[in-house]
Amino acid sequence: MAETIISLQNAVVSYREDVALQGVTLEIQRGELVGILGPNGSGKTTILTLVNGLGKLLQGNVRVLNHAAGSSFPATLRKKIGYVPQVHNIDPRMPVSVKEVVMMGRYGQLGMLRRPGAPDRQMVESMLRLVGMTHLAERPIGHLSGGEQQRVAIARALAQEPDILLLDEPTTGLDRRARTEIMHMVHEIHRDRGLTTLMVTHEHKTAAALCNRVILMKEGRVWAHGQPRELLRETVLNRLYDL
Ligand SMILES: Nc1ncnc2c1ncn2[C@@H]1O[C@H](COP(=O)(O)OP(=O)(O)OP(=O)(O)O)[C@@H](O)[C@H]1O
Repeated sequence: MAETIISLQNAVVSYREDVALQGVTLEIQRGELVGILGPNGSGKTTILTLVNGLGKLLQGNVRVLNHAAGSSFPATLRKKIGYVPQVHNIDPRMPVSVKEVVMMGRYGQLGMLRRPGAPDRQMVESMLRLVGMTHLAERPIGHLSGGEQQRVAIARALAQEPDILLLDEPTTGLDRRARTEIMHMVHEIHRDRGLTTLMVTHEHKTAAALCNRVILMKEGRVWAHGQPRELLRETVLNRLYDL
């Protein structure tokens, strides 16, 4: 039976003068891969922030994994949510290796002051293998290409052993090949683990092929939601983007 693990009811979020979400209601079932698409500034990232327990609600409510999100969002809950933010260029001088970045994903499980043990190291190795980054494990994170950095970010999120994976435009700035590889990886992770995945993306063709469901955002509202094949069509997208 379907189990709702994310629910937003009439969520309103505003940042100083901008209203980012103007009353968003949506539900995500366990095991779904849902794409969030829409024009720049339509509130897509803000939805991920709310699900990650970090956004400030002006109105409405948010429940994630059976907890009300907000100021009382427990840290234990955030550990169950793997968040892959939009890639930003990492300073090449950053003195942290790929392996150490992925180990950061274990810190939530380790708790304060506990040192990583053999199971944590094994988890890191297995996630590096999963994303095809074993050969670069010792390299400083800032010396990787954008596509490689994105793989590492996904490995770090998975090393958390999350119940929910949030991806914010995982292919932005990547070349065609890296984009295809990352999307293929997202698809495989979802298929093999049945991990509930919420992905903000501008890639409507890939989203049409991969997602179980899509949510189209416009001006802080859910403009449409439903089957990718019905919604991610040229005529609908032209209206969504006012073309
Ligand atoms: N930290 C912030 N402070 C002030 N305004 C913000 C902040 N974050 C987002 N906004 C505003 O809220 C609105 C929604 O932003 P959001 O980042 O959720 O949109 P988006 O759909 O993810 O956009 P994009 O496709 O450009 O990433 C925008 O008008 C944006 O300018």
